[in-house]
Amino acid sequence: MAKRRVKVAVTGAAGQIGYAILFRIASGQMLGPETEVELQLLELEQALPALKGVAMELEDCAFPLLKNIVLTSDLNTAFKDANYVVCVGSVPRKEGMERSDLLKINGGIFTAQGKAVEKSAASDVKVFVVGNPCNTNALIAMNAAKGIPSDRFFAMTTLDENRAKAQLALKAGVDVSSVKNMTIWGNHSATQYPDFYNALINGKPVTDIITDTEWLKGDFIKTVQQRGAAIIKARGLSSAASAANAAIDGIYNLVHETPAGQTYSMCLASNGEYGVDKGLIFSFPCRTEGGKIKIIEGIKHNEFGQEKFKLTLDELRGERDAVKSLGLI
Ligand SMILES: NC(=O)C1=CN([C@@H]2O[C@H](COP(=O)(O)OP(=O)(O)OC[C@H]3O[C@@H](n4cnc5c(N)ncnc54)[C@H](O)[C@@H]3O)[C@@H](O)[C@H]2O)C=CC1
Ligand SMILES: O=C([O-])CC(=O)C(=O)O
Repeated sequence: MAKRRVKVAVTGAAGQIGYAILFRIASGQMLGPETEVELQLLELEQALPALKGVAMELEDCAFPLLKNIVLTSDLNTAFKDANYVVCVGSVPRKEGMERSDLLKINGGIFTAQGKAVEKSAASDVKVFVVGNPCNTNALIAMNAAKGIPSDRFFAMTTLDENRAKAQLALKAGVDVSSVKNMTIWGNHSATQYPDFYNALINGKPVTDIITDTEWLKGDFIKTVQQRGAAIIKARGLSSAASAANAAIDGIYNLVHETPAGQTYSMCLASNGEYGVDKGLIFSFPCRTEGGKIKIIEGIKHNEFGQEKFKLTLDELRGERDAVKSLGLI
């Protein structure tokens, strides 16, 4: 069977996450063994020599699926006919900062990138934002690219979902693959709501398996919400290999059919689901069915869940209002 060929643009490709993600995209772990890839890598001018070194290493891997590599500091060259644009390039936070502190620093990048996506990318482009604060950066890019349907913009809560699954599996003493439907609601931030009430372990409600509800409501949620900060404290740098792994998982989820009965977490533009303002980039439970990405509706929240949901929604509304007042949307 003839293989499909796609162009994948990655911004900030010489950074930490770039170094961990490119090899996995090129090996086929993101789009599958039937898809050949051309990488179109964007970096700041001063990082192009380092990027050249990364490209040499990619060549040295002799990946059968990797058909071309473009290195550039020009947005329109990077995004030309791109089917996937993975927006990593931006400044990471340092110890003591919240991700929203990066709004002013990184927000501007996403206006230019949104415009370039609209001008140069393929008509079926999907934009996946990793750079923080990723929900609101995706909102900025989406608003700068009004000619592109808003359902093509995504931001990543896959890392939070993976972290939450791992914590639940450790506590329950089960294999991580037995934890399913672990929805992260809202913002990729310290207000996110990792919804253990609606998650499953071996097909049963988490609360049937882990009966220490105080742990679930307290330490579990806090650990997931604060994991990024804990990694920065320990490593002196923000998470990179796990972030790249999550981006691979997240895009894999978008482009592959979701197994029956399962959902994945993804930030995407609301159409009013669950009372979230239309157009806000919010993390919902999703499925990919027949190639289409759907938000799964009808999940119920108890009083605890409703309170957590409101906190993260209010924070995202605040970020939206802040970028509005900065003239970014
Ligand atoms: N959504 C998530 O779960 C996660 C998001 N992140 C975020 O990902 C972003 C990247 O993290 P790292 O790779 O660790 O940072 P890094 O500093 O190692 O790499 C970023 C790269 O982006 C480049 N860059 C900066 N501005 C650019 C622009 N305008 N155009 C193109 N390239 C540009 C830099 O030259 C640098 O090479 C940060 O914002 C970080 O906070 C990190 C972990 C998880
Ligand atoms: O916390 C950070 O700044 C990096 C990040 O988004 C994460 O690790 O979840």
